[in-house]
Amino acid sequence: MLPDMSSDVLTSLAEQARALDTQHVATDRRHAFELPDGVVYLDGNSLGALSRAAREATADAVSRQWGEQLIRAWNDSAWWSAPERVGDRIAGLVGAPAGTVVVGDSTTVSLYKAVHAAARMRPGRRVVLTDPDSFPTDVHVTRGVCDQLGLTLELLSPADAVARLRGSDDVALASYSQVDYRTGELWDLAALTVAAHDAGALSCWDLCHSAGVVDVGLTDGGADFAVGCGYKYLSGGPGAPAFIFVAPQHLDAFVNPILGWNGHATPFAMSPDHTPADGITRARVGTPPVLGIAALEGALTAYDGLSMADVRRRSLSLTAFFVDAIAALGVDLPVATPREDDRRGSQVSLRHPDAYAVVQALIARGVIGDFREPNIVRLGFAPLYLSHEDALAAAVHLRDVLAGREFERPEHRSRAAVT
Ligand SMILES: Cc1ncc(COP(=O)(O)O)c(C=O)c1O
Ligand SMILES: Nc1c(O)cccc1C(=O)C[C@H](N)C(=O)O
Repeated sequence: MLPDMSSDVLTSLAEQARALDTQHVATDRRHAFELPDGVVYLDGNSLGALSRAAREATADAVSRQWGEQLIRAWNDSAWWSAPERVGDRIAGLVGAPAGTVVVGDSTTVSLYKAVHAAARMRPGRRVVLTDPDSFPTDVHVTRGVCDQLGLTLELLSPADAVARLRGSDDVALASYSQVDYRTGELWDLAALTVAAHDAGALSCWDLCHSAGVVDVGLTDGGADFAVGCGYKYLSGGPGAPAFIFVAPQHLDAFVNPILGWNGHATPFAMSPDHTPADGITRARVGTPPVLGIAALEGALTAYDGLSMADVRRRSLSLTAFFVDAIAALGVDLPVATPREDDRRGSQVSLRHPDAYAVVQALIARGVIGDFREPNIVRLGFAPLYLSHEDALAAAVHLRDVLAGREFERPEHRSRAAVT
């Protein structure tokens, strides 16, 4: 479904795309997903595509489990233990051991639990570091925790945080995103964690834009805490439950700031006293979102038989090829995403003064990306269901949108409520 390709440049790019798709055929899971014909979906970093397995798991959870098993499904379909079971599945994708990840709340709530618990593990230290350019919820949550605990929030980029940590003794926690949601820059989780540890501080990572596409390596990097969402690259569906990771050495000391009955050692004893459960279960709060977890569990089967190293290689190949293709096609927009493989997540962000309208014009052509303030055309490459041919098709459409100044059309300029 490539658009009109009549020049030598296009012929050569199309050959390269086919060769790269052949090279990466082992990680092609396109058949597992249901994407509409004629669409190149470059927004899996905001809402991942629907997979057949997620559809089937959801249908089964509704019709058979809920409809027929009724309340018995808590035991017979293992609804009660689903947060830990699906957590273990995600642990395998982010380089964490079984028993350290649980799913259930939103990313925002998960981050609150992680940041609050972490900050309290370093009594006497007054400072929490986070990135002013983080996704806003991260700044809001971190500020809120600091206000509640009487701590000081310092807003520093990851690079400045490393310098701030050097030789310091007042920082309790450095809380950062592994991949910048806007630019797609990949930060060095291990290096910032080492800097935090050298200063006696802890680290917490938001993996929203890295889980499922980057070889995250939580254990190898020494991360203390992490959170991430289920609805982006993991394709768990709109509002899918998020996950929280607590490193094994912190599990016993982890105090959940939201003490609920699901995090209790004996929830059905119905005791008014709170005894935290052992292990990661203490990070649970209330009744888990069973239908959302079912969809997420189904979606995660798309990773069966794949190594994250291979998925990462495919992702890097897709984004590198897209950047090369737009350059070869004469698109000269500034690329906000680093070109170095070890500094790039799974997206390509381009700057344009009319970025919103450019995105709308692309969507009208079937290339779905999104816009982020102030001037970012954000194109996410979910490696499991995108090919290099898709990347080339998107590049050609982008060239044509810009060459035909389609972004100047009035219909592409009026803002929707959700962007
Ligand atoms: C880095 C990051 N953190 C958190 C969130 C969102 O949190 P929640 O799932 O609670 O809406 C997003 C996107 O919505 C995000 O990009
Ligand atoms: N969570 C979202 C929503 O409920 C509506 C629209 C977009 C989102 C997003 O996930 C935004 C996303 N975190 C981002 O990186 O911009």
